[in-house]
Amino acid sequence: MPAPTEFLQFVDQNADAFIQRLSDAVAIPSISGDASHRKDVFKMADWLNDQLKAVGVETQLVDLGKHIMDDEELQLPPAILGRIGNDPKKKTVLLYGHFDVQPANKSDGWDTDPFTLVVHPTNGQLIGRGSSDDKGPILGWLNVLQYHFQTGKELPVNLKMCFEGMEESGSEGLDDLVKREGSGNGGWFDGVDCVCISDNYWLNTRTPALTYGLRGLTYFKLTVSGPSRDLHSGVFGRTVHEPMTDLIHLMGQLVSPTGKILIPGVDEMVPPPTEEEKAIYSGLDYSIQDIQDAAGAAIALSDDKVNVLMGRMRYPSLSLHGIEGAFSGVGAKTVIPAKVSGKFSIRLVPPQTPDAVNPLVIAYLQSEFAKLNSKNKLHIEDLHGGKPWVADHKHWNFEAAKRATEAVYKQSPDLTREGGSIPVTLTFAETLGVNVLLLPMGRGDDGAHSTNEKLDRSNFIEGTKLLGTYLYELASV
Ligand SMILES: C[C@H](N)C(=O)N[C@@H](Cc1c[nH]cn1)C(=O)O
Ligand SMILES: [Zn+2]
Ligand SMILES: [Zn+2]
Repeated sequence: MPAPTEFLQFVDQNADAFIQRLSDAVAIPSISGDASHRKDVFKMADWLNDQLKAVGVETQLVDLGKHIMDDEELQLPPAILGRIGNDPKKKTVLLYGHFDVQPANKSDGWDTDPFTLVVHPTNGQLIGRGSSDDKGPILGWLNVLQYHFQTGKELPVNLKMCFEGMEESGSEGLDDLVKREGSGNGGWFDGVDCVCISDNYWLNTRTPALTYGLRGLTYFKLTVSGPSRDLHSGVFGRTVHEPMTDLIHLMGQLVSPTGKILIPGVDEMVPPPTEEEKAIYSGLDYSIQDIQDAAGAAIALSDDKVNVLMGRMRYPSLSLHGIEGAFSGVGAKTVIPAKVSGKFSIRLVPPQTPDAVNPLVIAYLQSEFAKLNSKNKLHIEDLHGGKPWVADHKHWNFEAAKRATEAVYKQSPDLTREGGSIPVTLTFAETLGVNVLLLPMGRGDDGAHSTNEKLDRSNFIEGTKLLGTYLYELASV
């Protein structure tokens, strides 16, 4: 069933108001990984809850309890559960998105304030933290609902919605909620026929995509401590075991400069690709230029497109993220930091899971640390994790999204696996026993998690049409 022309016109006519609403959302710095911004994640939950109620969604805020972050006990932001429509003759679709964002500071290298949405005067890009990941896509759903609410037009499907505020910090508390309310015992998630998540990106800047896989994740914090306080390097250099020297050595043993994971057994868990699988990557609309443009430099690990795509989609990767406690200010402070914490994560692919990989990581770090004969102390923490996910892309859920993409973009979508992680995806698939589709709104060069994150105006507006059209296509499969 095609989406009504009136809906498509409504989206074009209301584009400026939709952008203003995105600007209001971006202005709330809902950074889940920073305790000092926890109140903003709650503010964002209230803002979104009000917006949903204003377009006719029946909502409830679910308390997910407390958690410990950086040795502090914090209240988790609520999950927002929403529903609209309960017609037994219609399919019921569950929409998921997250209203928290990654940290962002102007001093990281942003050209403008990250929490003030800037509309680029010539190319129309909507620049601000969360514009693409994941406030733009959530607002895309709101735009669709606004049309139906304002015109009194019935939705073609029943909708359930689950929006969370902890995705960027491991989705704490959400798995328990989904398992409690979705195990077929009359819980809130029962009756869902399929799931749609708009929280990833096209592979390039030109071809829309449907995504059927995500990598999992396991995130570690390694702390090396020794002296009771920071020391003068002139007084103590070459006389004590230095925590930073130990830590840098350990971090240097994790991954080679060409991406090989050096922890024995981790890369080896993954079977080699078949020729048939390689042919899928070869057929995707992608070039080395695309990755170079998205990265902003000619730094691809390989000149072969298939290798680059497999590096992102079907092999694990280990990235070093940062060191807490190290001197990082201006000037030339000659200090030996007393306690430093290195952070790294491994993106996982089937059959890897955090449960299978974590013991290998911990044993390796302990044995490498033992080789140093250091008198410092090593403390290893596994901060959060999630399993990889792969779906059946021949399912009617994907068929509907393909037809919607062709209707809106006049192009067939790429079928992709995403290199990032959305931990709850597998929980939805396994607990609810239904197909999950990832339907991205933004482009491969949006700079999610990076400086100057943006969503192209056309992706926001055409992406809103895509989300609405998908619901109409679902009604006819
Ligand atoms: C793909 C999704 N938009 C995303 O960015 N997910 C995050 C999830 C995460 C886990 N720890 C911190 N963030 C990601 O893939 O990094
Ligand atoms: Zn993200
Ligand atoms: Zn996201």
